[in-house]
Amino acid sequence: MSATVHEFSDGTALAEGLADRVSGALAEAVTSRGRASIAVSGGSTPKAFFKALSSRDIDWAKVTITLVDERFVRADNPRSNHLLVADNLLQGKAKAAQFLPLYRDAGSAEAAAEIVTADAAALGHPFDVVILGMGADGHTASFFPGGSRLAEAISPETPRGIITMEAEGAGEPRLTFTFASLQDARLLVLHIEGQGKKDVLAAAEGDGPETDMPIRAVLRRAATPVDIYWAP
Ligand SMILES: O=C1O[C@H](COP(=O)(O)O)[C@@H](O)[C@H](O)[C@H]1O
Repeated sequence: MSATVHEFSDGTALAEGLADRVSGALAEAVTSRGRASIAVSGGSTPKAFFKALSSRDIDWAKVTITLVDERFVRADNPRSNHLLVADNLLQGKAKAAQFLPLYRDAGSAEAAAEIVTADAAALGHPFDVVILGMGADGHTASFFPGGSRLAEAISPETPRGIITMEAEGAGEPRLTFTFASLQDARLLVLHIEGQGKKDVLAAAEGDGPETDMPIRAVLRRAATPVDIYWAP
């Protein structure tokens, strides 16, 4: 396991520090390759970071933002990660960015996954930046313990792209990028806050199957060393 931990005094300081790091990585990608890509997580943690990032002065028109994972719900559903990003990140200077949604009105989550896999391939790979979160159960992206396609999602044999996932703790069916799509990002961040999640991370760093705490797949096998951003 190879990870660097960045600790901050509070969530505001973390949001600013992470926004500096991520905007630097995106600006560098635009300079080197003419475009940049970032996949972000949903949930309750990233809101302040999204707001801080949206104010950074970079060439947002050359940046594509997508989601690490999404619920199979329309973008006007309060539980939609797309809605969270629209309200908090695709604002201010970042309004000029392109957004690649995972949800599609395609009749089924499987059909949507197929369409988005094709669309995401056009972004090229690896992602310039991936921001992961982690749930109290040790899930990351939609790699849920007990998930219907967990083994497939975290297998190094499963190609890049989007697959569907259903799990007891997940609510709606999910769409998630596979482990292969996320693990070699040029900048790979795990953003967690609170003592509870620090304790979950400590447990994940211990022995045990990846299927019990799927964040272990990232901590143990990601090609890019993980930068862990934490605040109390
Ligand atoms: O279900 C999800 O939860 C995790 C963590 O969310 P949080 O509310 O505990 O911050 C998130 O990383 C993932 O993208 C989301 O779909």
